Amino acid sequence: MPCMLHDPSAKYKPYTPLKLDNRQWPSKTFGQKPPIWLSTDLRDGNQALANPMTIEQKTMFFELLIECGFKEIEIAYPAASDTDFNFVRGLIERNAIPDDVWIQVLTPAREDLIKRTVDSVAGCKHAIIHMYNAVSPLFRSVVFKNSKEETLALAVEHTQILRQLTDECTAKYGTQFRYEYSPETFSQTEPEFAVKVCEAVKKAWGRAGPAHLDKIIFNLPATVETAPPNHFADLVEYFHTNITEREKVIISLHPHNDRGTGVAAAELGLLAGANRIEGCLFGNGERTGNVDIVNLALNWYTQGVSPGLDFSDLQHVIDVVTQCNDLPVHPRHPYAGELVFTAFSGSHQDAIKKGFEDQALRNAEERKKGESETWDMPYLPIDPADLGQTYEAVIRVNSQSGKGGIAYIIKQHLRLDMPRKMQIAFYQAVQTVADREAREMTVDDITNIFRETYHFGGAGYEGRLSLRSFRITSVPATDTDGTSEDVRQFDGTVSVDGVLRVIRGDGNGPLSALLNALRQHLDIDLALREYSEHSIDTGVDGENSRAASYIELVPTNDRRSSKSWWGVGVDRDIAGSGLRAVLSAANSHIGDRQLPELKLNFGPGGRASQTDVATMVLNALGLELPRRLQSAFFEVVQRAARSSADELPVDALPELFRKEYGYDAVSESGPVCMKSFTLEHLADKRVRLTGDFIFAGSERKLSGLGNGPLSSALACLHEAVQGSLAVREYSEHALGAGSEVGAVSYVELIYEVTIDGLIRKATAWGVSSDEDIAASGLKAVMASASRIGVVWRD
Ligand SMILES: CC(=O)SCCNC(=O)CCNC(=O)[C@H](O)C(C)(C)COP(=O)(O)OP(=O)(O)OC[C@H]1O[C@@H](n2cnc3c(N)ncnc32)[C@H](O)[C@@H]1OP(=O)(O)O
Ligand SMILES: CC(C)C(=O)C(=O)O
Repeated sequence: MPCMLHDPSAKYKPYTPLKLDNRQWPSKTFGQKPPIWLSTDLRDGNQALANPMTIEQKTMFFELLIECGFKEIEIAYPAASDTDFNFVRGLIERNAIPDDVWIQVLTPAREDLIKRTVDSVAGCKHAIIHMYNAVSPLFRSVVFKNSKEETLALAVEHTQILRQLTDECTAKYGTQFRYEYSPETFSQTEPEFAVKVCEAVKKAWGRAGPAHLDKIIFNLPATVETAPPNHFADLVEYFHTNITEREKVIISLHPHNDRGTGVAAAELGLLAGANRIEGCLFGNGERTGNVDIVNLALNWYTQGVSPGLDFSDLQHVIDVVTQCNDLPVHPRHPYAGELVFTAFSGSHQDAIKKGFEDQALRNAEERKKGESETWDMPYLPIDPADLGQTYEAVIRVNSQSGKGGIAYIIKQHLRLDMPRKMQIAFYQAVQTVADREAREMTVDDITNIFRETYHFGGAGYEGRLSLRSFRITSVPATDTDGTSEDVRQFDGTVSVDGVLRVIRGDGNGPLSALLNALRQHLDIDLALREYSEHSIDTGVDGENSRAASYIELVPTNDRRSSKSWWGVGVDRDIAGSGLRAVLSAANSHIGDRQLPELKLNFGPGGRASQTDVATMVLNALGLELPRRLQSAFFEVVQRAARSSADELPVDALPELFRKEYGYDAVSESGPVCMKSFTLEHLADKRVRLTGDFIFAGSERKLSGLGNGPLSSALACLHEAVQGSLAVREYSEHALGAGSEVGAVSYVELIYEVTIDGLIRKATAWGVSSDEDIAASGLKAVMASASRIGVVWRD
């Protein structure tokens, strides 16, 4: 069985280092000018494919190279196949080569092939003919069986042939030619011999001049990369310093990547004096490939130097190249791989998240000072956005990931900036799933886990408890020491396991009032340990801004508990977001534990409370009673229960309510009724109500003025009633949904009348609903006035 040798020295010989006196390249630095780029994708890349490109694919690739900004493109080995020849002809005949682009074609040093190659470009505006012959000892002895002299003579002879053919072509078609000569296998050739061959070629060409377009291009290939890049740099520096008339020469490099150091060899070679690089996009090419031009160009870019190539839409480049080459780009490929802007590991994610946050602040400062925004980011040498990548791809999550990356994803996708301790808690939730499923967590996975964990993000994620409506009121309270401080009262409707319940509680603030309500009504005994909030701006000038709140709850009697529950809430209203966050955390706390049910028992030890009664009215009639009306109706219910052995069937409540407050009663059933009305809004902002009333059975048409519909209705009533009526409390809410929506109004009137010298005072509630909100308010006034015991004028 073949295996690696214990001592490979017997089989493999190391490269022979070059004795280079006064070596310069190690202390050189890159300038501000990138090299000349030559793409050889359509030649060296193409010849290395199992299925060479079709003309359509070559055309598509050519167009891409033009889009990217290449000005020199080796498009074919025209003598090799009709496809290549016809491709070249096609571009020329379709006039598809931009004027500032030089096409290059390759030919071996063989007369018949040179001829066909020159024929292929006839009529083109300008072309570089690239000729090669291998010059290294191995090739001289094994492949060509040529001496050094014969090798040199081959190059010279064929250069002369080329010179003659190109001169003829120029004379006939006006095509302008440049010449590139490659001493193939340069990096394995004796350096002085490579220089000698090139000197002879330069002389044979006889046209090299210092003007850019007259320069002869000597392309130094590492046809096979067999030594470290510093050795290649030595060879290049040797060539650079020993070739004569250096000003008439462009030194081009053509590294392959057999040792995986093609990019390094190219970069060190540039330091050593080269001017031009030949390579392929994403390093396609023979065996391990040609040097990757995308990699090299973006290396220049990250040094703050424009490479003169545009990879702003790198994904498009990848798509075209992979489609033409039928080879994938490795996921870890520099700059281009699908994983290179991705951090899976926790400490990387954490650093990147902090980096983005810090950079946002730094960039804002820089903008303020009119400076350009700088990039300085842990683990990311280039801004993915510059290559058309989005930041979303930056962090991905698996079981190696940490809280930072996960928090970053939540921030990017849900705009929620979790406090640090919550990040840790959520990280554990994601870890559990990632470990269990042993796979990468997608952005959707993570945001879904967040929604499920915190019952956040709409009906699909609602927990057992969810806030429907609430009111926070401030009530003055006097302490035992006589000091007085306002107490906050929470009065809200919460859906509990799908059934609406009214809950109430008091506290120092809205959150503690809700916690108190949860304790009293649902046996959920939790206290607040941590709270934070931030705004989420979604519109211009913050017009759509919402508040996000984060809450940590612990058992009330164990504030230092190691077990806690986090919750998140978002609402336009800051109190609302906090209350939602409390319920979010409470949902996690209760799990599937059973919650106390509503009871309607009023006897000693009975549990039914005012809010239980309000809940039943809410569920039966959809009415969210104001707190004082809850209290009033509770007394009514207790009275009714007392007369039936302290028990009242739940079904009896709606009827009791209707009767008590005239709710849904036929409009002309009370002593005070209004059959019809019109409202006029006057220029002085006052309102005139004109109505057909029925007072104690007799009809009257009356008109009254007021600041609004209710006060103008009272003005009408005062025409018929002794004493004075005033509104003590009014509230309303929508009833129903969609096109069926109407309004329900609650009115409490206060009535004062003097009879026989005695002042009599009374209050009464009236409740009414109507499709029209003004009508519902007026009907509630009539319902209240019907029950208050008015004394009619004579
Ligand atoms: C490092 C590089 O990438 S170099 C570019 C390599 N690219 C390619 O080869 C792709 C295109 N090549 C081809 O399609 C073919 O090789 C062709 C059309 C150019 C030539 O095909 P063929 O004439 O069948 O020759 P083939 O490629 O099989 O073998 C090369 C022959 O040419 C000979 N040869 C190579 N260079 C020369 C030369 N400059 N002068 C004379 N003979 C030469 C070789 O010694 C060999 O001869 P042999 O058959 O007597 O041993
Ligand atoms: C023709 C030459 C430049 C070549 O492709 C090589 O040496 O790799």
